[in-house]
Amino acid sequence: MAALSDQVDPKLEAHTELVNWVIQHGGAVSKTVRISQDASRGVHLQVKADLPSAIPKETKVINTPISVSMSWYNAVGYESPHGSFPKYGVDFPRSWIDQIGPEETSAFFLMGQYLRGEEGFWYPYLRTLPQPGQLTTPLFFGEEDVDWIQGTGIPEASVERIRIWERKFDEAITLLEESGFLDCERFTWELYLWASTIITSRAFSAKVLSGAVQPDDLPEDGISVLLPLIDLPNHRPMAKVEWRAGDEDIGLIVLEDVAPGEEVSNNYGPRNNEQLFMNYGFCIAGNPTDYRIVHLGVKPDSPLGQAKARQLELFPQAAKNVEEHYYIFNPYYPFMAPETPMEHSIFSPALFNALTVMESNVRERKMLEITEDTIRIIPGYGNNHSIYAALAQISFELIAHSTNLKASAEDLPEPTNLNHIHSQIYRNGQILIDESALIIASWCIARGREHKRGESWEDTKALLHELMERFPAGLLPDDVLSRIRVRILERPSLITKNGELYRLGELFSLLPAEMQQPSQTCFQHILGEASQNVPPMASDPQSLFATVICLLIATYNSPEARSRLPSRLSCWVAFLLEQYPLPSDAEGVSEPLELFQEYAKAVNPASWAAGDGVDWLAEDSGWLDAKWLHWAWIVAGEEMVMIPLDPFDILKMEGSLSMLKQACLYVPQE
Ligand SMILES: C[S@@+](CC[C@H](N)C(=O)[O-])C[C@H]1O[C@@H](n2cnc3c(N)ncnc32)[C@H](O)[C@@H]1O
Repeated sequence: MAALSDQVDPKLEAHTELVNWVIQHGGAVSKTVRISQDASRGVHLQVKADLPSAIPKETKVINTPISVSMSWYNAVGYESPHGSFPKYGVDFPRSWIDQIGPEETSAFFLMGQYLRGEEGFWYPYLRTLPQPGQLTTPLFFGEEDVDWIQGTGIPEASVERIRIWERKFDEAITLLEESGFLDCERFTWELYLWASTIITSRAFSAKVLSGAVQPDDLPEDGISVLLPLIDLPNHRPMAKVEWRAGDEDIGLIVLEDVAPGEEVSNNYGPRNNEQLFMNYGFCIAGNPTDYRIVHLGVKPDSPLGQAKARQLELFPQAAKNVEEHYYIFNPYYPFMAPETPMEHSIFSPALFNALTVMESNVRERKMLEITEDTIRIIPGYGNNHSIYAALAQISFELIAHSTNLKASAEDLPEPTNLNHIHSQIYRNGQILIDESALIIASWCIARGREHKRGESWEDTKALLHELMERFPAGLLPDDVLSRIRVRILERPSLITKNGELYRLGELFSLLPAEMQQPSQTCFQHILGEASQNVPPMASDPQSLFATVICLLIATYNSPEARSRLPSRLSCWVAFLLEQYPLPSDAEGVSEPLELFQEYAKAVNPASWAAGDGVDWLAEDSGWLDAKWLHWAWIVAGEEMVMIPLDPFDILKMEGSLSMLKQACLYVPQE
């Protein structure tokens, strides 16, 4: 370590003085590194290019004395046996500090020090920071930049942040005026916005002061600390560094070798691009720790809203977990327990479970599990319905979100400044997350729709190949596509067997081979009659599924036919009969079904049965009986899943963007 100005790019005069100032106070900068600046990275730290070899891991590159840190401890003039934190001329009333709390105190203290100008103790540091008017987070985007973030959710997040900060500023400044503090008018909103942004984009947690502050005075969060020089390196996701807190100083130590000429990066934590953009004003292309935060908008009277209310009753302490962890991870997201199921490696467990509860049917909600940390449908026979419905629902959302993002960028010119570039990186990152997650959701649904292939490695690979072939070329980079393949193949799925989603005509394959043809003929007969005599019925999937379910139930109810049924079908029908009671009245039936019930009563369908070769329905089987039709209609409504039809086609943005749906009936595997 040395006190030489050759550690700084000669153009960075203020930074040279900053280094000297830090050194005067007992700090140090390793002679192996230098401060540099370029257009895209701003001021940053580099290993000197002329070094003969890499700097080894465990090198302490910067050492900042605690005496030059700035925090709430200075605002209150904190003293402990290990250190003292002077106020350096900015003296707010203690009662005001206690009223507004450490966050606001830090922002006002920074404003106060800034207002002291050259007189201030931290002047050598503050002059090297971006000055008011030079900040680049989206809160400061000018007219020429805002078009670049339209449609991304960033404008809404910015408005919300301004709203919160305005409220905090108003409260703090009003109380400061009331306290009789002089010079309040110099503490402007604009300066507060600057100070808060500086803190959000540079401060460290109070843990860095653990050597100088008594443990009881060190809160978990709420206190942020500015550390001159240590706050200079830029962020690189997954960079291996450590901030080592000593009694008198804080060291920045690299935990990996860094080659000559390479940037020495800090690691601001596993931040996604939204957090980086909002808090720091930049985004990282291909950020492995990127994820999308999903806002579900849970209505209080929805199944999930009610379950959450129940959770609070049962576990009042759960109220402190205000943050919802509803995330969609990019396929490179690194922080996964080895046993994490494939679906949860992309859709966070909280999001996945929330969606399954939202999309569950009455029957599945009997299997709701509410603990302090989780609300979910317990896995078990028949409960994959909510998984398929959740994946279908999230697919519609992903398609809409990514196509809207693309549409909002259609008229943008080439980027001409860094704000444009970071906005573009942000938007593209979100589209990548959406499209990758859509492949995962589509894969699970494709497995549900697959009735021929089994779950062997060869079958799985062939099915995956078919799915990936349908994904439009050029939308996602090849490395991302192969990463998705790996995610699918390397991790166990929550769905253990294929073939649980049936289109109407496919349901007959559940019958023994010799019953399939006659049953289908019989159904076609009904369909023909229905389209002629009750036209609305033919285009109403719920009523049509009800007719087939009714046929299967009547088959099961015939003692002669039942003995021939495969166990999967018998088991499912018995399950439905146990789960759904026969309705006691005709309330709530749809018009097409009601008309069909009337029609069926008049024509006596049992009399057709013999002609169609389904003798087992000819007797008194209840076949198309109004009550059974009603029952089957309720079952169809609960057990149907509307899946997206050709989800990948819409991504091509060719022709109509309407999202076509396909009705399927869920039939659990044993
Ligand atoms: C803690 S400071 C780092 C020093 C900063 N480069 C400077 O010029 O003062 C954080 C700021 O650095 C910039 N920054 C950090 N990491 C970056 C990166 N990977 N790419 C681009 N800018 C980055 C952003 O402007 C961010 O708000």
